[in-house]
Amino acid sequence: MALARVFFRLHGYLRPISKTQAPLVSRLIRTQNEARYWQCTAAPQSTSCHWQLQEECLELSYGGLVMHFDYVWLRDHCRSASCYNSKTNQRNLDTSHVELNICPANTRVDDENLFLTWPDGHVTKYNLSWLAQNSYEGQKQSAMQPRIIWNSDIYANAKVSPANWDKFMACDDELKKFLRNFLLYGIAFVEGVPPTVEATGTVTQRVSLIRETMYGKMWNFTSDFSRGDTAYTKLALDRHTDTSYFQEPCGIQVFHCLKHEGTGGRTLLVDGFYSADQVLQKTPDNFELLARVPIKHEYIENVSDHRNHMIGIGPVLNVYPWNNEVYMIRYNNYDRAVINTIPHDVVNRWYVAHRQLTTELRKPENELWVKLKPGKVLFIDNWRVLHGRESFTGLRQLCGCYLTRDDVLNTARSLGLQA
Ligand SMILES: C[N+](C)(C)CCCC[C@H](N)C(=O)O
Ligand SMILES: O=C(O)CCC(=O)C(=O)O
Ligand SMILES: [Fe+2]
Repeated sequence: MALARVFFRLHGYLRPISKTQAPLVSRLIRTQNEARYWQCTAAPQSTSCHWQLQEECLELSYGGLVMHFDYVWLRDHCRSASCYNSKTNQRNLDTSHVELNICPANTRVDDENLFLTWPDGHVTKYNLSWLAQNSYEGQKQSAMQPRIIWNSDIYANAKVSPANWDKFMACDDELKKFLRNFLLYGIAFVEGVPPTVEATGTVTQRVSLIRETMYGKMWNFTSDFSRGDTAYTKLALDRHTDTSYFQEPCGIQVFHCLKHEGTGGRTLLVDGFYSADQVLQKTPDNFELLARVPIKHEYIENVSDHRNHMIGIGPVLNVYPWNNEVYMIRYNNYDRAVINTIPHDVVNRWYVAHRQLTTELRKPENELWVKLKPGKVLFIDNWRVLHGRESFTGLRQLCGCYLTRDDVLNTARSLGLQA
């Protein structure tokens, strides 16, 4: 709501609170303020459960959490064998058959479960801790992705050790440790990798599927301007995220420097979430602008037979609306396109917000500089950590690829990590 309010104040052209949402808001406020009595108490101790049927929802207090469940939601999520196939983990119930004004005919709670009998006699049983885990109130309190946001000191003090190629390839525990670090910090290293494109492909495929793009699957590039982009030069590149011009920017970027005979060329890494958090702490209105205002990024290539035109639209900061957690930063001043999605007065405020984020991102204390060497493979969360490079001399060959984010997270989850 705060987001919506601020934006509305800035300019009325986006109407984030629709008329149909308004009654929902007042309904929540009403139930929060209502004097109420607890209808029932099940177990004693701290895990005790209180519940109450309200006009529009079931209120449940369990494990220190007060939760509200809509009645259609409670019918829709029934895990009985006829409503849900637990072999495929898919819903059988046709939700369109649920009466939108449904209410349970009978409700009871024992030590562990909530039982609801519906008007047609169907019984739904919910485990109380399942409800707590799956409630809006529970979700709102917890981070989707636990992480440690860092500046260079925090990262250095964490002394994160790199994975080792042999162990990484052979042992799931090493892979798990690597992915845990990757999820926490948004960067992770594997060392001792043979300095070839093939081995780089092998190491990445231990983690995920490769995301093929117009640059190919595995790329191996040097400063030959073979493509129409500054990356293919010897110039310095300021911090940025890649493929900001995709509707879904690539989730992960892998770099392996196979050769460098020359000077410079260090890699710069900056945790975008740390800077976004600084903006949020210092100037919430600026954070909200960066999270609300959609802008375009564009890649137009017209070099030899490479013809590409990509457009990606979205805000600089992508946040989950229920808890304001940033899940993706799209920041690339080189590839940012003409702004024609916002009126001039909002543009002006947006530039102020963008400047503040840039100032945070450019603070030397937020910069981590590393010299990539043959054997050392770097994985970067391209939705979080910005990369850049120092200008360089001599022959420098960098290979790598992009990974599909879904598959990286899938591997992490299959190893028991929260992702
Ligand atoms: C990594 N690789 C050299 C293949 C591509 C570089 C893409 C560069 C582009 N300006 C961007 O930031 O997305
Ligand atoms: O040359 C480098 O170190 C990185 C260049 C770059 O930003 C990229 O390839 O995405
Ligand atoms: Fe890049």
